[in-house]
Amino acid sequence: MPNPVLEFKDASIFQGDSLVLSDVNVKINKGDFVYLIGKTGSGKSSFMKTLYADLPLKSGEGHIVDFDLKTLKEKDIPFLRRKLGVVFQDFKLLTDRTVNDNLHFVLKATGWKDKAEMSKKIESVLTKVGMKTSGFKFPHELSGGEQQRIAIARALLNDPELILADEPTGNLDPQTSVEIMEVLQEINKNGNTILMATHDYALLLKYPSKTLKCDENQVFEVVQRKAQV
Ligand SMILES: Nc1ncnc2c1ncn2[C@@H]1O[C@H](COP(=O)(O)OP(=O)(O)OP(=O)(O)O)[C@@H](O)[C@H]1O
Repeated sequence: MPNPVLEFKDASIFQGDSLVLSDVNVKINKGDFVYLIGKTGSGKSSFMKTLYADLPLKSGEGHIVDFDLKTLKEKDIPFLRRKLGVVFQDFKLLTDRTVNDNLHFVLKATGWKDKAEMSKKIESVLTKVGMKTSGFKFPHELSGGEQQRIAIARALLNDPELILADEPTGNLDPQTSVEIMEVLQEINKNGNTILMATHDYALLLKYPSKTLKCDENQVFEVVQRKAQV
């Protein structure tokens, strides 16, 4: 039986009072890798923000990792976000501390106490993104691609049920984008569910997967044509 980690029914997404997307009917099952595409301003980020409760769901139904977005209370938001791993275009690492301290900070903020367990977890997520030896570096000592690997490692810390990646390759050159995509593919192969907003059609062609498109205030699934040989 498919196991939905995200399900929207007849939902509308708003920015303040302005309607961005309507009649949103979307389902993502455990283990899926799903792209979210669409022109600038078509609503991808607004949709993502609704998923991690940065925007409220005012109309329709939305369930994500066992939380009901319609009835979600302010106090529940940190618990929802603990079950999500969010990766942004601009990495959002804390620049005043090392990679290890960035990761430690998140573990501490999410209730981890045992020092040995924390170190083990940090080593494990850094290994998953190929950055095992970079724990003592500061973000400014890393390339953009390396910083994004650390941001992905940070997203993995609490074993999220869904990873939301909003333009994760948006600041990276094509070769580095492919390397980041390989990391995301590997994580997906190991069972993580990923929703990735992107403008990068080259990645879609190279790594075809279920694709949702935002256009004219709607979200719909697009069928990808096979790449021409
Ligand atoms: N903070 C905000 N307040 C009001 N309106 C906003 C806000 N952020 C975005 N919007 C509007 O919501 C609509 C959707 O924007 P959104 O950022 O979701 O699009 P997007 O597809 O993610 O675009 P991009 O690819 O440029 O990030 C646009 O019309 C935009 O002007």
